[in-house]
Amino acid sequence: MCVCVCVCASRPDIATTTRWLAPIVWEDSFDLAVIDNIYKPKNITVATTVFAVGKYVRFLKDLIESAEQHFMVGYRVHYYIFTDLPDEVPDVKLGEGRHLTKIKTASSSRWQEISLRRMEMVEKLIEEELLNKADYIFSLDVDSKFYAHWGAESLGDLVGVLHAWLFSMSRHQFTYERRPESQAYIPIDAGDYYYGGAVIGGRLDKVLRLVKTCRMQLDRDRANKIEAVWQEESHLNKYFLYNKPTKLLSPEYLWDDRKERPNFMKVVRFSQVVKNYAEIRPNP
Ligand SMILES: CC(=O)N[C@H]1[C@@H](OP(=O)(O)OP(=O)(O)OC[C@H]2O[C@@H](n3ccc(=O)[nH]c3=O)[C@H](O)[C@@H]2O)O[C@H](CO)[C@H](O)[C@@H]1O
Ligand SMILES: [Mn+2]
Repeated sequence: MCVCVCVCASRPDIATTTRWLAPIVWEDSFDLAVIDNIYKPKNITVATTVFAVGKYVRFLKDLIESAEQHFMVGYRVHYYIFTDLPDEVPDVKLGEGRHLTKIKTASSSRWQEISLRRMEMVEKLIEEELLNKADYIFSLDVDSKFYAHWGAESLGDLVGVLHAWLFSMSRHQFTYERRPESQAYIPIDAGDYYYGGAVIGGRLDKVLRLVKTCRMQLDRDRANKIEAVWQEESHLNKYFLYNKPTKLLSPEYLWDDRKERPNFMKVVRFSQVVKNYAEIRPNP
């Protein structure tokens, strides 16, 4: 079988399209002025969910302050902060058209549980709150920071991000769930990319279908007493295998501060900050 990748004239060094012709967004692969001319007149609202449970509240200040500088600037943004410590959510001055709502949420003694429960919480938020209030949604990890522009070029029906650490690897090295007993199971010879769980985006109806499906699969795994190797990220990868994202964000949109930047990375827009796992998580 021939696997061809398409390159773009201004970025001959990397693939800018998937085999199903979804764009992969890299610096210099898009014309922001043209894209803004499409989205600006629509007066869209981008809901942005962030979970900050337990000690992870400490990441909120840098995340929101940097988002105000770089994330969807010029668009209406509504942050939904899920936390067990609403009083510790910092008071960040927001730009015009930007709002923040705190949502009290339960804590857990397991970080895995906090991370994977995001699927059902986002499902509930979309169904009960957002359907007539927002057009697009992004779910973001809180232990992160924006360093450069992230704008309307990231919008699409269903948006995934390529994982920084697994980006250059081949599919048999991907850390997909490999046990057939789990609903997140992906056979060794299947898979397109490894997507990071830290960024999920798209139109509300498309993301609702994603989070609902993943939540149901997580429920089934729980009933069968199995937890996928990377929790909801494993289920997300399974979902994207059979429901291809319509737009992929390059690792510019989910880098890692610990990782050296190769030449093809002209910009880091959003990155995981360095954290002391043992100190910050409720369990190993
Ligand atoms: C870069 C990336 O793709 N990261 C994913 C990765 O590990 P990570 O090491 O990035 O996971 P993590 O510790 O950042 O947890 C994910 C998120 O859950 C929330 N949280 C977690 C623990 C806690 O005590 N309090 C709290 O609020 C918080 O929003 C955090 O950003 O695998 C996880 C699997 O479960 C998630 O899919 C993460 O998105
Ligand atoms: Mn993280």
